[in-house]
Amino acid sequence: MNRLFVIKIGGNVLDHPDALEKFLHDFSSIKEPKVLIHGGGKIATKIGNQLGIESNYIQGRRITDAATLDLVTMVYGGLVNKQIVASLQKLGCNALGLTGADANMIKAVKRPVKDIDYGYVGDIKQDSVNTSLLYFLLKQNTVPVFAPLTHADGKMLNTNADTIASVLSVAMSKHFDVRLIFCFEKKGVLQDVNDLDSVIRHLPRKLYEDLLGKKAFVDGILPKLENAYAAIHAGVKEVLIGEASDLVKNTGQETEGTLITL
Ligand SMILES: Nc1ncnc2c1ncn2[C@@H]1O[C@H](COP(=O)(O)OP(=O)(O)O)[C@@H](O)[C@H]1O
Ligand SMILES: CC(=O)N[C@@H](CCC(=O)OP(=O)(O)O)C(=O)O
Repeated sequence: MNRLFVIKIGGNVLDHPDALEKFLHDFSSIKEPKVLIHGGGKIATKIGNQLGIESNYIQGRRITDAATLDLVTMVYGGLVNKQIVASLQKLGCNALGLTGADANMIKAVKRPVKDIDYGYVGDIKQDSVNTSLLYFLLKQNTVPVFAPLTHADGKMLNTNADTIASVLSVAMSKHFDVRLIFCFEKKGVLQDVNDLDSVIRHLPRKLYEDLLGKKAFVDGILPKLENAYAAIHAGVKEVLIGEASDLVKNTGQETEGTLITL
């Protein structure tokens, strides 16, 4: 099978123009088929503050009321997505900006209320991805760029970008050997979040569960790790969590960052 790179870029990098420019340059230089998923949580929080919309997160997931849904639809589906697409076009990469609603790319259901009401947040089930169209686009050398938005019942839903990256990787594994790379601003998953050099090079599930029990992971790394294990468990060939500036190395043989295994 041919290889596909599914690459997720996080909000801390998106919020730093120089780091973003380097990342997009490196991304556009990848010769093999590729898909980009972007976050933008930091930017939505900043613009929300300017508009008087407060941001609330529980375990790395945003509580999304009606005003917040409008905010994230504008920021993720509009501003961030279109800026990335325009930058990639300048770099000669034929990017196509998408949300889950466009061409019914990713269907979801509104997260049921259990202990916490997350509001307009989407959960994605198996077989909810329009893989045939995605495959066709990749064969045409088009580069899909996904915003972290899905849809259900005529409404947009806010969906964690790490989840979208994981679900797309699983869905495309029937056509490709997928390498899923989560790119963020740290060198990898850290043993101690206050020691930036304490990168865990190899994180098998058992060690992850031990460290989780010791509260080594908080905030945004939690959905990243959960989605990384969901992907590897469901048959994605390779899953890496690493620094955005290491993207070129991480598409080769000798990788940096944290390798996720079962
Ligand atoms: N053990 C850990 N290793 C790495 N990051 C951690 C760890 N524990 C908590 N974090 C936090 O998780 C953040 C990454 O999550 P998030 O900000 O959602 O990433 P993204 O840039 O992909 O949006 C890191 O910036 C860091 O502050
Ligand atoms: C439901 C939920 O949490 N959605 C995320 C989507 C954006 C995202 O995932 O952005 P980063 O990758 O930059 O964190 C949010 O609104 O923050």
